[in-house]
Amino acid sequence: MLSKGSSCCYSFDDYKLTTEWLQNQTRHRPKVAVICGSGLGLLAEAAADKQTFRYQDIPNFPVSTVPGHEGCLVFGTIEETPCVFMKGHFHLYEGYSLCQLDFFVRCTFLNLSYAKFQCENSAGWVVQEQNIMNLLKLNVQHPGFCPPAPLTSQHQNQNRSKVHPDNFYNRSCVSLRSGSGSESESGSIVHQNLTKDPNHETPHPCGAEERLGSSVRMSMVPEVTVAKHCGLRVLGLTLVTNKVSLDYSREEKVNHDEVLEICKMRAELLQKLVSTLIGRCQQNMTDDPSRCVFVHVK
Ligand SMILES: O=P(O)(O)O[C@@H]1C[C@H](O)[C@@H](CO)O1
Ligand SMILES: Nc1nc2[nH]cnc2c(=O)[nH]1
Repeated sequence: MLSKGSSCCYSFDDYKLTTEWLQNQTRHRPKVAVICGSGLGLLAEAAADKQTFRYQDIPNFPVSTVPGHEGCLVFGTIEETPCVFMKGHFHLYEGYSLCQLDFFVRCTFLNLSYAKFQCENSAGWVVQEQNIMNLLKLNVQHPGFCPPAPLTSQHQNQNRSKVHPDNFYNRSCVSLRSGSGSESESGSIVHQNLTKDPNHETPHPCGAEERLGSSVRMSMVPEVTVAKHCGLRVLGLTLVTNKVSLDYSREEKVNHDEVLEICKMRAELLQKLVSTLIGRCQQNMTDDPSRCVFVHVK
């Protein structure tokens, strides 16, 4: 395991080593990778023929330190599509570097998957009429006011991909109106507030967010950026877990337990949705086997 807080970058051989280690341990060859944010590890439970690896047992892998992030990779199949789920991911505020946040995304590029389906829960929403518990499909990514730079690592050019990615989310890949349940589709701009401290927003910057019509979170931008750079198709889903206050006198504060509570209430429904989307992903892969469908939930 790497020490936290290092300004590491892994070498290309580090990615290869981890990828090959996993390939030697499992017969699954995933086509879709799902990153499950806080409280959404349950999504992996829908998979058949599961094989699980704890992060601490995988060479080079960071370990999860935040409640609601179990910290294991689950390989399996959904609707006959081979998948891998990250039950838990990493945040800058845990003391990890960007390379550590993005480590597994680069590994998926190196063989484990042709697509990425990342599942992110929890975002605060500053547009007050937006309902908590709504699921948003992300269309646009704004890096935030303190943008991290996940593509600066030295080996990025080994990615046979566009060096300057632009649109991050695959728009054509999926409609949430899928017959899978009650989810609402949103074309909203989503803004990521990627802080190194686990702070929630103060009302002041949220005024700007409101004008952008954005949701805020502490993760996801680095992984999406790198996935896109690697040529993966990305679907981003986010669950609105709380409102963000524009009022300094407001007493209620956002807390992680409540965020997890909302995730728990929606996890089953999200699990069905993700399974449906992965099933459709398989169909698209048949149509375009070179680089399958999208995707990214987070
Ligand atoms: O991993 P995600 O972005 O889902 O986790 C969010 C961000 C913070 O860790 C926490 C806030 O409650 O949940
Ligand atoms: N930055 C940020 N991240 C979140 N994750 C879940 N809720 C929030 C929030 O209100 N703000």
